[in-house]
Amino acid sequence: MTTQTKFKITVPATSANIGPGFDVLGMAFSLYLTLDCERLPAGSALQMSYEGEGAKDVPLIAEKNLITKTALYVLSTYGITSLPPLKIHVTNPIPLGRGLGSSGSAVVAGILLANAAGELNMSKDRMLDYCLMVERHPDNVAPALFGGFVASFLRELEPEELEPSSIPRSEPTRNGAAQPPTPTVDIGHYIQLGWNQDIKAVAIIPDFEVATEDARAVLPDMYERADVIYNLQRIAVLTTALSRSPVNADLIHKAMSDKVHQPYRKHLIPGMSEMLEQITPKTVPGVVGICLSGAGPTILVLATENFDQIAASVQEIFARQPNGGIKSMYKVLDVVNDGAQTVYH
Ligand SMILES: Nc1ncnc2c1ncn2[C@@H]1O[C@H](COP(=O)(O)OP(=O)(O)O)[C@@H](O)[C@H]1O
Ligand SMILES: N[C@@H](CCOP(=O)(O)O)C(=O)O
Repeated sequence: MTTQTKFKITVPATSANIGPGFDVLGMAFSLYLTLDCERLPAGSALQMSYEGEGAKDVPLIAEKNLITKTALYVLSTYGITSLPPLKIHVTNPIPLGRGLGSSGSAVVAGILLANAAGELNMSKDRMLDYCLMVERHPDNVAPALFGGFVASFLRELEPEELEPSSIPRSEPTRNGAAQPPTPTVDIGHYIQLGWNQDIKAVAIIPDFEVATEDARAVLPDMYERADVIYNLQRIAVLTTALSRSPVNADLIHKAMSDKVHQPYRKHLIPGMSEMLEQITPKTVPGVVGICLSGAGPTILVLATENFDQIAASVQEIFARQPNGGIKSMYKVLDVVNDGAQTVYH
């Protein structure tokens, strides 16, 4: 087999949870992290450059950057101790720490990078196992890998599978060196759900970050049975309702209500409670449903029309928050069926 000199890796952004589907549901968006890669002659040093979101802060040292350290972890489990000589240019339009799956996309990109650079010939199902060693919740990485609107779960992992400090966590990495663990197979399970393409995603992205780790730390360890049932009932209805035509906005809006994560995170996102209460299919034409995107702080509105006005109604609530208000921007995105890809040329 001839080794191709250049390859491009493309990974979509994602939104996870979609209301009641905490750590279960996620969708891939028409917004892509890309890595333009070129093999360099043997003995060359890694050359990494980066443009876009996070350009000022993201480290470009192989052992520190989430993309390359994930790639190094995967390669190490194949007995390869360093990245082959490569020039990598990262273009990232996914805002960091905003609930649009930037870390999940970076982890997926790292696994595809290892696969291409090391010629590992991994299947996507196997890649999902690796993703789940790094990012323990599947709802961003599964749609980023496979595309579309996805439900997923992972096998319960044994404590010893979770502990090794050599697994790069997308959330702050612990120090120490241990034998890199090769994931056991079949950790992750997923299914692509139907999606009515009339429904677009309006992502209203405020001008501050909430680290996923911090937004998970505010959640309780135990839940009331009534709250669990509340979410289970809605998630079952929601997954089918989002595939049906014509769009039943009233049903979807009600089914996107959640009692498992959003109520505990509302103090992290000023104005969120008001948005969830006031922006409905009845008050703003075109609205289908509204929720926190991932762990926030982005607000996700599913909509069929009137996207600019919908975004403006969310932005207006952010703008009148105390202490000078919160600036925000918005993106109107499609849910895309193609997940992460490597194209060789
Ligand atoms: N393209 C990238 N390259 C390197 N690191 C990244 C990239 N995207 C995200 N990260 C890392 O992930 C962190 C954000 O992850 P997280 O708090 O889970 O937020 P998000 O909701 O955006 O996934 C960033 O602070 C950074 O450390
Ligand atoms: N289910 C997770 C999803 C986190 O998504 P992100 O895009 O904010 O990283 C959670 O809600 O914690």
